[in-house]
Amino acid sequence: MEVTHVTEILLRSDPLLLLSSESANKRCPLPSMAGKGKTVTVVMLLTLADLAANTVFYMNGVDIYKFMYGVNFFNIFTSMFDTWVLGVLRVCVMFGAVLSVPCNARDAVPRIKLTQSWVSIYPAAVFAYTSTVTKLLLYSEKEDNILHKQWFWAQFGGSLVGCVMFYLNWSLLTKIKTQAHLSVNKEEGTEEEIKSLVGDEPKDKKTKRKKEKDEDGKSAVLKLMSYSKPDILYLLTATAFLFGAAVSDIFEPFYTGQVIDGIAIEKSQEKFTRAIVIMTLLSIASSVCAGLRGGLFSVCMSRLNIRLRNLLFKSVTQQEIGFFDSVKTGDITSRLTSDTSTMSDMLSLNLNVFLRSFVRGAGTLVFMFKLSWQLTIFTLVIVPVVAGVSKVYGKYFKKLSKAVQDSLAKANEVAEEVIASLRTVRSFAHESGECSRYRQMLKSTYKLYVKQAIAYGGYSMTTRTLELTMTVLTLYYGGHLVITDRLTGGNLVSFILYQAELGDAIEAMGTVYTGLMQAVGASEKVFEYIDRKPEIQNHGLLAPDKLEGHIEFKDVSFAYPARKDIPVLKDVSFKVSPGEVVALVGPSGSGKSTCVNLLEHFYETMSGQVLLDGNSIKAYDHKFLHRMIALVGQEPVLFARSIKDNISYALDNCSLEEVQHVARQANAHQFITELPEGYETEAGEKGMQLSGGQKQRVAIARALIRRPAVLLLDEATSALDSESEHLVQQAINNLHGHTVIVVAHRLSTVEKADRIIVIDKGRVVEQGRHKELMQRDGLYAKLVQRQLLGLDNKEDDSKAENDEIDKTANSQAYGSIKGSRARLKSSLSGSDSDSDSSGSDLEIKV
Ligand SMILES: Nc1ncnc2c1ncn2[C@@H]1O[C@H](COP(=O)(O)OP(=O)(O)OP(=O)(O)O)[C@@H](O)[C@H]1O
Repeated sequence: MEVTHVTEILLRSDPLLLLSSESANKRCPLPSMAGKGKTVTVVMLLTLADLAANTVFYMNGVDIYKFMYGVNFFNIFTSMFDTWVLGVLRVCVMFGAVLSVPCNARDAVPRIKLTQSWVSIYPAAVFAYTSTVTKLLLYSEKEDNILHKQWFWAQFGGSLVGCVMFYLNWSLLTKIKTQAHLSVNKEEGTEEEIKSLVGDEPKDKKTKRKKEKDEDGKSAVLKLMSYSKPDILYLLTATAFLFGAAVSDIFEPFYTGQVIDGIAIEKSQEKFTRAIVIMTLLSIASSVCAGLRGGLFSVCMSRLNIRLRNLLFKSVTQQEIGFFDSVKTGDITSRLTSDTSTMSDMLSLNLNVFLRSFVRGAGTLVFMFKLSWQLTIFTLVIVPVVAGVSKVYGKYFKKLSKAVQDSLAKANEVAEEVIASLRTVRSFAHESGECSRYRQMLKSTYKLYVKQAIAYGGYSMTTRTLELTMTVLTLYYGGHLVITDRLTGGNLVSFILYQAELGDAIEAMGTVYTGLMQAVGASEKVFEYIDRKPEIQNHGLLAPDKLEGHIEFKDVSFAYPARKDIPVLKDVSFKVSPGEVVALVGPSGSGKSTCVNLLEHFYETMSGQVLLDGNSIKAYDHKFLHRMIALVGQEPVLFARSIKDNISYALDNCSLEEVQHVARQANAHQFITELPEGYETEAGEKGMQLSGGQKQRVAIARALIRRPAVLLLDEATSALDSESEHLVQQAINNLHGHTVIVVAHRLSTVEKADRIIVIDKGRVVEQGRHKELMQRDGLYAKLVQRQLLGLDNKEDDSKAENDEIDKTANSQAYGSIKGSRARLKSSLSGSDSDSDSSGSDLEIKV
């Protein structure tokens, strides 16, 4: 099999794998072997160096007598033979691993990787470290002048380095995996082999993804921090107070020890009074600094929160309409409310905690070393254990946090949908059903919360147990040091207080990691939305002084982004002259509103162009375009503000006279003045406090006030009664100089249009005046007949195969229509009479 083919298969399965192979060498089969050989050689040499150093240090150079002495007269307090044996064991294990790679890379590397998990190699490395440190303490028991024992320190230091090297070398061996598999692929080369390898390695992929996620986590924290840049002054001041408080705190245990020594050992009034005065002053300083620190960090937190919300909201409002077709409102609001808060709270809190703990931890360590180096080293044995527990817990907690956020977002979506459509829910009496749906959602969130609580409980329990064990052991060893006159009683008390302090600091730093991971979990979607570039950019600059209102659809084909494979418009072409009133008619779902959406530049065509005065709609300035093209939609949305503000929405300095003028034109003035507060009446959320017809009239006034060159009315008068519609219709007809495109089902709206364009299944099938189209007896005539006969309530998408049956049925039924419909019939049969069509409010639908 050709290498290129192999590479192609790999690319399909995992592009990262390919990238690493490509960057390693441009598709050459050898380098993977070379890479493996290099790693093996490096690890081997380092291991040999560890063995050599350990042996040389143990023998104090090349003194074989020393070696034999250590073996023959072994004493755990004076001989370093056991440290040498531990070193040899370490080297043997590493040799075993490294030699297995060239022999059987395919099986060995995954096994090495398996043991790298926290349950095996990390504890082994920790054990090696602990035993080395313990040896130091044991050795110091019998050797008074330990500081001058160079060979001892060399072997001790070498062993510590050896422990770290052991862990790093093991990790290095696991890196061979990718290269080894690539080399196997290229050498053996069958597609099956490759497939089986790729299929066999979900863990490999998982690890890779995990690694990427960890890196993402780090960059997310850095990114989150970069959003705090404008608050740098606040942060620096807060940090200065933090240092003040932490440093004051550090001295407290020391002076406590001094007080005890003054009272119990030296019995000196002066000494303990002095210590108490200093302690009091330090406590005051610490309290003041801590208060200021807390206040300033809270300010930073709020500022970051507001900044994130603003950025997210701005980015969301700039997204293309297609984005909102696929992303649920609840999801966005959840990001905007809870996630941004989590991010800012967690970042400020954790930054605060981390800095405080770090300063206190570092200062505490200095004091601890000063009081007793033996006890300090004894204490540090526990650090890697706590670090391991924190890491495991942090990873798990991060996963849980993300799941909790997602689960909450889902529950919010349900709540939001139900609250927004409560009327519909009530009309179906499905309140209890929706409540149980919400309850179910919260149930799964609760389960995750419980998991989080258990994880937290387990973590607290483990660290607390470790801490208590440490205190008991320290007391035992410290007591031994006091008895052997190597420590005073007061210093032991101080040391124990410092030890508790250090434990707190380390624990706090451990929670910082998990807290930050929580912020990272919350930030993923927030950053995704903030960074998202809208697919439709409004970069147009065209804003001519005069717009004629000439519209042209030129071979327009379109599919919605949410359903890219279902074409909605197919080669649609038509022109609308300035001042013309054109009606778009057609069966439901034929694509009428889609034409309006394209004219509004809500979506972009897949092919063809939508032109306004000969220029592509994309070329126009966003604000100019939407001032010149006004849309009144099927379900106009009003904002929760006064009717006057709704009509003058997005316009500055609009006088009440202008508002009233357009309200009169839209036949809305009368009902508005009858409202208790007239034009100042609140419309309610989404205009809920107005009827459907009233909302439509306010929306029409809102469109008219802009004096648009093009007015788009998409079922804009569907909720009006016949009389109101007639009046609004007249107002629209009286608008001179505006191009009007009407999407309507009602005859009264359609028949007086200058031209009717009939759209069926995304294609223009007919156009002309009402009379011409009726005479042509095409789709339009059929639609009219069906409307007249009241068949429009039947299935919208009756198919062509039913046309014949329809024709017969229609003609029979048509004949039987008498009386009240007779007037309408004469109007429909083509007469151009100016008959009052307000009564013809039947819908044209197939
Ligand atoms: N946002 C959307 N995402 C995906 N598909 C959509 C979207 N909006 C509409 N459609 C689909 O596009 C087709 C045309 O819809 P359109 O709203 O243009 O029809 P219409 O002729 O205005 O119908 P009606 O008279 O019922 O309002 C329909 O099949 C509809 O399901």
